[in-house]
Amino acid sequence: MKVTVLGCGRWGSFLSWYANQQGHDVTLWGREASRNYQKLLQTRTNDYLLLPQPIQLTNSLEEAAAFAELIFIAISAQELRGFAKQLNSLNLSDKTFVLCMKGLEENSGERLTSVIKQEIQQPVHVAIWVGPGHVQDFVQDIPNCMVIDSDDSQVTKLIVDSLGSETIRFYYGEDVLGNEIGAAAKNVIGIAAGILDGLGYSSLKGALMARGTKEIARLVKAMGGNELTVYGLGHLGDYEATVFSKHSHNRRFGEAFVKQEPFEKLAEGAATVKALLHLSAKYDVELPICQAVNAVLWKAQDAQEQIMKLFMRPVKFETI
Ligand SMILES: NC(=O)C1=CN([C@@H]2O[C@H](COP(=O)(O)OP(=O)(O)OC[C@H]3O[C@@H](n4cnc5c(N)ncnc54)[C@H](OP(=O)(O)O)[C@@H]3O)[C@@H](O)[C@H]2O)C=CC1
Ligand SMILES: O=C(CO)COP(=O)(O)O
Repeated sequence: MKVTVLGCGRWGSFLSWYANQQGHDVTLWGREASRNYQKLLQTRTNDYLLLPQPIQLTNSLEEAAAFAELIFIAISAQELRGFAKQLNSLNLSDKTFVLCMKGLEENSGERLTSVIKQEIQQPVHVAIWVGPGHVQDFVQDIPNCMVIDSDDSQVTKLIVDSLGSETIRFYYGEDVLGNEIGAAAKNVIGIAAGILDGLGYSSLKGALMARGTKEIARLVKAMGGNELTVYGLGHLGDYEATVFSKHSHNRRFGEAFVKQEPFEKLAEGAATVKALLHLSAKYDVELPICQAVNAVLWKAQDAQEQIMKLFMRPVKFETI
């Protein structure tokens, strides 16, 4: 099968490496001025992997889109709308886009599948690829389990059947909304975990897992999804890779933030938390942990005080 990957950062470069390993013909696209792209072009390496020779590199979006019917996108979530507008000028009829990003649109709370469907006004298929996985583990053959989801089960099956391996066991997703919200929200919980680590409160991460899943499940249910999806691979299943992992950019960002240290990598949860608060208001669902993370990141509130505020809320029944 021919596969195109759009975005050549940490995850995009891995997706191309993995698709090549599964025997597919792969083209990896990056912006010409991108340092990631230039480094891959010159050295065929980055901080994570060695790009096998058969993977073609291009900075022509036209060439990349024309190359394959199956197109993965792994860019920053907040850039997707503008990028999709650019893509829409190309002939994309019948292509399948797999969104390999974990985020929600900051200013609207829109899911990324909605963003792409709004901007690409051509008959295309759209799926998502979520769940736990770090490049650093996969390239050492340390396996994990992930999820493909879409509104069309034939599309879901085609992607899973073309990509499953001993390295990644895929599950067929059955709730795009729940998986998308869950995957985006786990990055916010990851930032909360980093904040706890930075304050020396790592022992609270068990409580964070229990109450974090609970509040995201409430939101998913209110939005019309299946609350149990939150306890699957897309959200809870990704906590090891986010809430506890030394590799997680979101967790590391949260820790660096409270320690007032610089952190340069992409932490999607920082923008996603704003989107979640839009959804909290729209669907009238309380999201106390997300609210606390938002207060710390965007309202200059003291992290320790926010934790105390969470503790001092009225006592409630655990299942609510
Ligand atoms: N297990 C999983 O499913 C994982 C999922 N992810 C997700 O993948 C996504 C990307 O993360 P990651 O790879 O770590 O991030 P990186 O910062 O490493 O890469 C992001 C890429 O997006 C490109 N980009 C940014 N803006 C635009 C734009 N406007 N047009 C085109 N390209 C653009 C960047 O280009 P440039 O090179 O020019 O800077 C860069 O190559 C995130 O949503 C993240 O949550 C990440 C890791 C694991
Ligand atoms: O989604 C991921 C692991 O599954 C990557 O998480 P980070 O972006 O926090 O590194």
